[in-house]
Amino acid sequence: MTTDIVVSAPGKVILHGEHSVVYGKVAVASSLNLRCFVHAAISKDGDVTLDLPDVNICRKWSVASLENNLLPRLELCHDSHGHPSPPTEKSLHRLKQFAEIDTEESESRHLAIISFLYLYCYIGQRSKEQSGLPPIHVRMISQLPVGAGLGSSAAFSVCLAAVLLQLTGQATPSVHPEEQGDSNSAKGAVWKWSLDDLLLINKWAFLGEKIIHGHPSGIDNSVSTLGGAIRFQNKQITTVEKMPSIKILLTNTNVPRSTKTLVAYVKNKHDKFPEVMGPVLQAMEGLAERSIKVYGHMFDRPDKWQGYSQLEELIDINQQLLNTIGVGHSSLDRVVKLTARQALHSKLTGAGGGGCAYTLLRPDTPDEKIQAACKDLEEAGFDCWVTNVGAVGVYYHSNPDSDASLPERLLE
Ligand SMILES: Nc1ncnc2c1ncn2[C@@H]1O[C@H](COP(=O)(O)OP(=O)(O)O)[C@@H](O)[C@H]1O
Ligand SMILES: C[C@@](O)(CCOP(=O)(O)O)CC(=O)O
Ligand SMILES: [Mg+2]
Repeated sequence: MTTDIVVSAPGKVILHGEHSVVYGKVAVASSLNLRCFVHAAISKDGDVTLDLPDVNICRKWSVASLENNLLPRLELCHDSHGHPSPPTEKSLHRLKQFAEIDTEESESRHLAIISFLYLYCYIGQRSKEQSGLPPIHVRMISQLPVGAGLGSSAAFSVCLAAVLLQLTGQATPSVHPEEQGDSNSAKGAVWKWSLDDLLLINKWAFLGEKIIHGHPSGIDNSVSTLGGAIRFQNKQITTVEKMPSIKILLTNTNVPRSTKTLVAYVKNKHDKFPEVMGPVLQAMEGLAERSIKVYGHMFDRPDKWQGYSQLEELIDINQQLLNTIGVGHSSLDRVVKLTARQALHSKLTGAGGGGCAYTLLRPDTPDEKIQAACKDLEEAGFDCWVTNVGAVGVYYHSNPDSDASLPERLLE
């Protein structure tokens, strides 16, 4: 059994199709170069520790209590396709009881504990049959703002699934010598999981997302697992091969919101007015499909920039449609207005209701314009930064002691 594991997984921007993707419509998303990192080590004290400094949570349980008081009381069943199922009402109640979380209280950060316990027991079952549940210390540190629309929950779930599967010998990365020189690895060798292993990680990560979100589409965990840009519909993942390098300005309004609440809000409206909501969600699919075509043209002809004006229009329409379905926020309207002063176009990304927006930057957008927009946004109390879309998916860090890409406090 591997005893010391570090993995990381990226956040994402949904370029077009948030919310409509939950209803089986096409969406397009790209990974982001902000990552969630997890260090898992076999613990010497025989306990299981979950250390989540980003959300101020640190919990410890003995393996014996997990084996005797939790695992046998969970209904761990597979669905008709053989996929692991989310906790039943009974299991959820028992998980909350075991974790001493007020069953009435549904504070989003506590769902991280439930998600961990469920995945740990479910994935760890197999090793229990051989040598018992593994005593592990898990510490997670994210560069992603939590609950801001950049997929922190998915990166969290992907990392968790990857370390638990690796620790129990169910997914094993191997070295790819031909790709020496990657900056994430101190000695230059790249460690990767096979596509089958990645799909297994993605399947379990989706379960983690279900616990945190309620009804996720699966786009966030898929793009975090695989990296790059993807077209996503009904769990069908297609890599967007012709993706130009796109520069964006990301703005965090710092208005807290919960994806679970917003997804439930849209569902309520959809249940009430299906004939109104349906066409709006369909229009969002049209936006996503059209944007993929435009990316393709831009990729084929990087010297031609007409694609940008089309993307800007699509961003404007998408933002208005997201307001129509009720997931806008005055802070997001503010981002749109402030960036429009510099003739820049912005839309919310992720679940909305606050959180983050992205602004498209053309290759020839002058730095002064970007700086002026950032100044206005910061004066409004927002955080903003320029980045490029696209980053490597879930990643095994084979030399953590000399890996400069790891956050300082991870190996404490
Ligand atoms: N670094 C982290 N540490 C602990 N929990 C995390 C972390 N990142 C995400 N989470 C979990 O994900 C939740 C936020 O997910 P969500 O509302 O979907 O927002 P988003 O995915 O857009 O950041 C948190 O409340 C917590 O349960
Ligand atoms: C609103 C939604 O489309 C995206 C949610 O993203 P985030 O959790 O806000 O980063 C939900 C989903 O696709 O699962
Ligand atoms: Mg999320």
